[in-house]
Amino acid sequence: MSLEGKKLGFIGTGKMGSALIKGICNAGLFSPSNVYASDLYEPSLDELKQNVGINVSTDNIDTVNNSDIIVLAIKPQIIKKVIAGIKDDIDSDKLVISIAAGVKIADIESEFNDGTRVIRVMPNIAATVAEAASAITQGSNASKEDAEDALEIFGAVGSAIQVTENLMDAVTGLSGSGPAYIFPVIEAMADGAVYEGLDRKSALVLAAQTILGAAKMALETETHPGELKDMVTSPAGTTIRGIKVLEEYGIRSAFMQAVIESSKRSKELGK
Ligand SMILES: NC(=O)C1=CN([C@@H]2O[C@H](COP(=O)(O)OP(=O)(O)OC[C@H]3O[C@@H](n4cnc5c(N)ncnc54)[C@H](OP(=O)(O)O)[C@@H]3O)[C@@H](O)[C@H]2O)C=CC1
Ligand SMILES: O=C(O)[C@@H]1CCC=N1
Repeated sequence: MSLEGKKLGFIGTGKMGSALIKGICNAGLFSPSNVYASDLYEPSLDELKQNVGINVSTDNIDTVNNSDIIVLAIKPQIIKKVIAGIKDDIDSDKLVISIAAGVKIADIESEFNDGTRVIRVMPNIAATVAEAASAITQGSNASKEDAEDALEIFGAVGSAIQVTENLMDAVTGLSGSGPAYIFPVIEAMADGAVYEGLDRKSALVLAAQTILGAAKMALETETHPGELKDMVTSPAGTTIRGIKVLEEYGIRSAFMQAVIESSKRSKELGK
């Protein structure tokens, strides 16, 4: 196994960095003693040290020096500044993984010293519960083994595929941002049931489980979603009445447009 004996570092322990650290440690891929993280925000470091048992520091150089693979989990807007502070401590023995939305590999590589191995990944927040959907893409100095390492890391917290970099903005609009499109759907479906008299707790459990079950069927049966929808929809039954309302409100167009707009924003962040 190519990850054997390697140490993993995170620069940035905000929402996504913390989700990945928790997911990866829970999956047992790295023992917490082999995971290092740094951030300017000490409470998130303290929480990870206490609850997960990883090594933490407020100095990014500590993370770099202690790690073989360094995940940049900071905002796209500050990535250049963060790289400037660590680049001279990164040699060709280390692999850098950027999860920053929109930021192109060529632009990341050009901020580091020549020859730096870079992989770009777009994960999602469901890494916390080992159900992330991630895509990775390989930089010009990264090897096939580096890509395999990245697929193994992100595959440990969900599904991970490799794509060409021109598709990363589409992935960002779809699966990177996607959980945030679905959480309001869960809440709104539960609201409908609360309106009809169900208690909030039961409504949320049934709404979330309904989405989980539908997603699992789509993945496991590999049947077209239209066909799965037809399996639920009895002639003159209840479901078709609900579907008519969703179509009247433009559900398909709304979701398509959300993915397209988010992808556009990812492209903007890369300019
Ligand atoms: N959230 C998500 O679902 C996803 C996010 N991403 C990507 O992940 C990256 C992180 O996003 P997210 O976790 O949401 O953002 P957060 O703002 O939650 O986390 C970023 C963290 O980096 C810290 N930070 C700021 N400056 C530095 C520095 N110089 N050195 C070390 N740490 C620093 C921030 O501290 P402070 O708050 O004090 O500034 C913060 O704790 C982004 O590039 C985003 O595009 C990708 C996929 C999904
Ligand atoms: O909203 C964002 O910019 C980040 C990237 C994908 C998900 N969250």
